[in-house]
Amino acid sequence: MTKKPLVLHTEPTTFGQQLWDDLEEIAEVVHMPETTDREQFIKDLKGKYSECVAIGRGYITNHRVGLFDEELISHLPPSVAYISHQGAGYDANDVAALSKRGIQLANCPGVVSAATADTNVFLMLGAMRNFDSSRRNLEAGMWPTTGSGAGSKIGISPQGKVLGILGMGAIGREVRDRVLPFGFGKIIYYNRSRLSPELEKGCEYIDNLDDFVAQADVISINCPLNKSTFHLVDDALFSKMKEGVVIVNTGRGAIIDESAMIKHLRSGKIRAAGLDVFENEPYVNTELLQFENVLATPHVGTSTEQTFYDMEKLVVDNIRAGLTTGKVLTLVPDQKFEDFGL
Ligand SMILES: O=CC(=O)O
Repeated sequence: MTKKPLVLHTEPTTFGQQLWDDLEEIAEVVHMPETTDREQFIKDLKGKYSECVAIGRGYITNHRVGLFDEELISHLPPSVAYISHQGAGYDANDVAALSKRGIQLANCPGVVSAATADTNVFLMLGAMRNFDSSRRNLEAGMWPTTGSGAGSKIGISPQGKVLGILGMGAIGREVRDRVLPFGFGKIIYYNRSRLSPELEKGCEYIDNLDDFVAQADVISINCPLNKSTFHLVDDALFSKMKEGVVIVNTGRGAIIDESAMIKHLRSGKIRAAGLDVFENEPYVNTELLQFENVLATPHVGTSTEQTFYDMEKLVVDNIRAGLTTGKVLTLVPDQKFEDFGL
């Protein structure tokens, strides 16, 4: 009997245990112990994982063994052909280093969009209305002495305001669809390229980032993190924004230069922020969390049972497709099947 290919799952299994069990029909699946750290992982890649063909990994893997950067990729055994990443954002993997090794990288586009957009809208309204500050003041027992809203600053309504969506991919468009009934005066977007009129749905494309930020009352960050978006929102760009701008980020923390954001929160230029992602997760600058006008959540954009299951399913489907056809289903956009002679 020929040996089944070894598949390594480095992420905790959440709702998809059956999917991994079913994969055992065609593969030997090994779930990495949660106590494995980077040093142990590198040892195991040379030992018990040395014939591994595919790896299912994700965000929690970063906390366990760190990024799949050039150094870690150099330790992957030659047998590795597929990495299936659990998440739409795949910035934790060095795509160039994987491509050089001929390793296909798949991500989870689409299945995360609804849950992330829901989170984004929650943060947008919460920041515009200072809901976290009201909650903090309520818990501090301030209501009886401070009156309306337990003393928190009165918020702003969407009506008549300009919403700017930075990155009008699948998540940005789902955010747009959810807020259309809220009555923003105008929705503008900045993107790598202009969308077709059907996808644009009446939103206005601004092709210059400085002009885009100068017009927006609320800026929603929905682009991926990569070399060209790292610190895209920096001190200089904050300076070009409107006084009292509201910032929402469910993309990646490092798209914003966090120390610049703190400076502009301190000065009051930023009226409020709704943040699900941070530059050095899982560590968050404590000053950022102390601002009562910052509504923060710990990267829970995709955290629903359904979305976690759907992501795990796509991770397994990508591995299954790789093992049976030689081609993952959702290869990341910066790798092309042609690059692999497929
Ligand atoms: O952060 C979540 C994702 O990348 O899907």
